[in-house]
Amino acid sequence: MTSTERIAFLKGHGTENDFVIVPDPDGRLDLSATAVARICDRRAGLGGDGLLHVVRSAAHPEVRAQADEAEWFMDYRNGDGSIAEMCGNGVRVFARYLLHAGLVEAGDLAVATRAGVRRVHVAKSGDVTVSMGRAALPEEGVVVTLDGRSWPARNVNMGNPHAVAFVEDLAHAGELRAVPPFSPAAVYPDGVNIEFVVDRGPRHVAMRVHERGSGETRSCGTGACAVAVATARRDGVDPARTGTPATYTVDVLGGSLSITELPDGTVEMTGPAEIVAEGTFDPAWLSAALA
Ligand SMILES: N[C@@H](CCC[C@H](N)C(=O)O)C(=O)O
Repeated sequence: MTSTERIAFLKGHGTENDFVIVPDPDGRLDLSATAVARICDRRAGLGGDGLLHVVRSAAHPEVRAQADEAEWFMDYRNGDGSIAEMCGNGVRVFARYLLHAGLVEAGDLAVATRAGVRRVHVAKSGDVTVSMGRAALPEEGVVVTLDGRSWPARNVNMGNPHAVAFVEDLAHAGELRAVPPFSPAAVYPDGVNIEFVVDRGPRHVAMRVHERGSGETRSCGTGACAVAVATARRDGVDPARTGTPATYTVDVLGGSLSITELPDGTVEMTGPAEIVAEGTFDPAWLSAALA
């Protein structure tokens, strides 16, 4: 880009997990980790837990193979600029953006992600539903330690890594933005998202999350899916064995998500997705951020 070119952005959120959306259909922008961190900075930038770079799959080397199935690629970045495989709240907001921009029709669509193609149902208004794929539950014993307390945790992979710890009180999750909880590097060489979970009622839990690359956020969609599946197994519920879908409500600080595990093992997530603003970057500021 030149230092006079106007580049558009939008701001959106899903259960208060907030994102800067940067449409770049032809993949012209070179979004380094530093540039993303500057854009997501809540004081000196636009501010966001992460960034949704909107690129045509055919224009991005990482997902060209998905282009026949999914026209659009959600190139997701964490707030610190690191790359993640998948973002559950992000993919709902991404679909809401595509509809808002007239790039897709309401109904069913496919979105390319680093974790594979995700199928999304987006209506003109209201909640968005995503088929999040299958959860993998490796058997490694994981322990989460914080402020002198430790909890055994369940290792769940939803395309990205999670450690789900059942705690006595969500306050035990402490000041997560300040002190990242310990996680064993041997199990999670690329870092991990950590969910702290308490029971709220039958098939109803609440969580707080410390996200890899973003700190504590008010919601995490892949995290809510990991929590629902880990809670189901703890409860002795496995739809693959009973043939009956299991739905859990997962409360997050920014709202509530409905998660259903189907007998074929796939996990569906339903929740809100909103676009709240749109504008353009100051060309000189963006040019400096990208430099
Ligand atoms: N907030 C997201 C997850 C974003 C990626 C995560 N921080 C990671 O590094 O894996 C969600 O809604 O799933």
